[in-house]
Amino acid sequence: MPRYAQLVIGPAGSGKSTYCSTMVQHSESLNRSVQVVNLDPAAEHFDYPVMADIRELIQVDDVMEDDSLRFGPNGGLVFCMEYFANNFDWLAEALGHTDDDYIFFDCPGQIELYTHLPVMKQLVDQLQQWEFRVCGVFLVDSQFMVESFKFISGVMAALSAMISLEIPQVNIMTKMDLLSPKAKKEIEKYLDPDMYSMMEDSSDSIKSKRFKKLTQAICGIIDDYSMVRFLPFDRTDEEGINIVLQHIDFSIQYGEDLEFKEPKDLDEEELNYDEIFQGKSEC
Ligand SMILES: Nc1nc2c(ncn2[C@@H]2O[C@H](COP(=O)(O)OP(=O)(O)OP(=O)(O)O)[C@@H](O)[C@H]2O)c(=O)[nH]1
Ligand SMILES: [Mg+2]
Repeated sequence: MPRYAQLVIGPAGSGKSTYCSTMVQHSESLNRSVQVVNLDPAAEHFDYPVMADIRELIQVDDVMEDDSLRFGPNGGLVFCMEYFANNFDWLAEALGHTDDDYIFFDCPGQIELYTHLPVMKQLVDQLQQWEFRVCGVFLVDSQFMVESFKFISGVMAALSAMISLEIPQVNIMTKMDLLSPKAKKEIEKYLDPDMYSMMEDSSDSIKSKRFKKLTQAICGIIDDYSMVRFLPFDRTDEEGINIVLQHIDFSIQYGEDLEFKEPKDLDEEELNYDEIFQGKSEC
């Protein structure tokens, strides 16, 4: 039986840990069992229960304090993640093996982990060997996306994660609740973008001909291959959260192999059918 994983990735502060805790609460309300693994060795605060925490293996502070290594926070994090990649046994032990596991991996925010360092790809390969179906969930902060050029760079970041990880990826714009009504209206065109018209709108502000040509070429590639679209995520909107979850479930075919399970509190012996039917006929 397959196991299921969401690799929650994206730039620093984009809302990855908040997304995980929102999803845990939402899954509880759906009576679904999910677990979270913290993979951020520099994490200081998150409010979900963890099934495993990378800080038990290695912590950024310890690496930075080590006189023989002398790393700063970013180099320290890269060192921690490489150490992690050399010690997947720790993760295997922490995860155990249960069929139908559904696990969220709350990842660090350093973007280089998803663009050119091999660590996350190694993790994906390892999870797949352990029979996980993995979906990348790439989060970007909607407040940084309401302008064409910022949007294009957000799209490029999402694309490079998609290309380097080689797994299905769902892109999400977080913190929708913080947008003003005007920005909310504006953002609709960024969720399923028409890159050509977006380029038209903003090309007047580009002075250099070459830069204009380059931007047009990039927008053309993104549009021609319909490669990137975004789902809105408002942590206060249950319906929207459900839509996001459905998209991700679909991409990893969650539920396809699940056996039918009786609802938990339906105990047939305790049900008195006569009483139920009598009650109905009396109505
Ligand atoms: N209003 C609002 N705030 C949010 C939302 N998501 C995250 N935040 C806030 O944004 C800040 C960063 O959120 P985190 O969930 O820690 O982001 P992260 O991506 O895990 O950050 P790093 O692990 O440091 O990369 C916190 O102050 C959150 O409370 C959201 O949907 N709405
Ligand atoms: Mg976090």
